Amino acid sequence: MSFHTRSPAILPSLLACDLAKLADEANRVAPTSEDYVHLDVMDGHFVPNLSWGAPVIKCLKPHSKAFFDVHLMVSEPAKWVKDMAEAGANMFTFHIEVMKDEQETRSLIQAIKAANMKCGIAVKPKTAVSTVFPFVDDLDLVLVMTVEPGFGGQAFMADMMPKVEELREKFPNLDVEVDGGIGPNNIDECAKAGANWIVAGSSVFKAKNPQEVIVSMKRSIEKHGNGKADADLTPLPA
Ligand SMILES: O=C(CO)[C@@H](O)[C@H](O)COP(=O)(O)O
Ligand SMILES: [Fe+2]
Repeated sequence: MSFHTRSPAILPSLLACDLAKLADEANRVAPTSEDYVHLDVMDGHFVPNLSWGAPVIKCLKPHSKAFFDVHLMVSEPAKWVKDMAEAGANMFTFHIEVMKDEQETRSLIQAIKAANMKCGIAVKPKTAVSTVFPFVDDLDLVLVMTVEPGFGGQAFMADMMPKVEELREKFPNLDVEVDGGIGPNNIDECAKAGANWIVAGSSVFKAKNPQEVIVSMKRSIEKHGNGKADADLTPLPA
């Protein structure tokens, strides 16, 4: 059984940052141990793009206090459990589409937990969210993709919101993450549907003031009852 926090989190996706300054960029948007970064691992096979793997995450880890939310868009996630744990991943999220059966999924969840990482499962836009229902009791998070995985900077798919609503209705305390094309203009839609972990790449890194975008997006999550009562809202910076 996993403990679901339903706490509000904005997760800047480092795919959208200046990669030549990875550590500085991570600290610019996620300076404290209360903050999060989202790290997209792509293998050029499950998705038509390459990014980075455990060696880059391992190099970044000593320079960052943030929680490392690692999204594995790879065909063989089981291969990378040990390396990711050693690199310092805090959450290991794999795609349900690459699992051959329920048994394989259950043993991967077990391996991730045995390696002391939290475990999430992601679903692509064309995958029904019901595919993850049998595993939710053992998961820390479900990730609903709001773009086809593979690239940052794509347009948000609003038609994924019914999946978020379905998850939130069935699992009131589950941490539900959304990822792809999200920014201040559409976060309310995600939060209203019930998402409490929001990945944001381009909208954060292209902003003049990324911290302001993060704080205002966090307020949207809280405003819709995901995490804290209205009275506990974090004040916006002056
Ligand atoms: O997993 C992915 C893309 O496959 C994402 O994490 C994106 O990197 C988010 O970036 P934006 O869509 O917010 O620019
Ligand atoms: Fe991602």
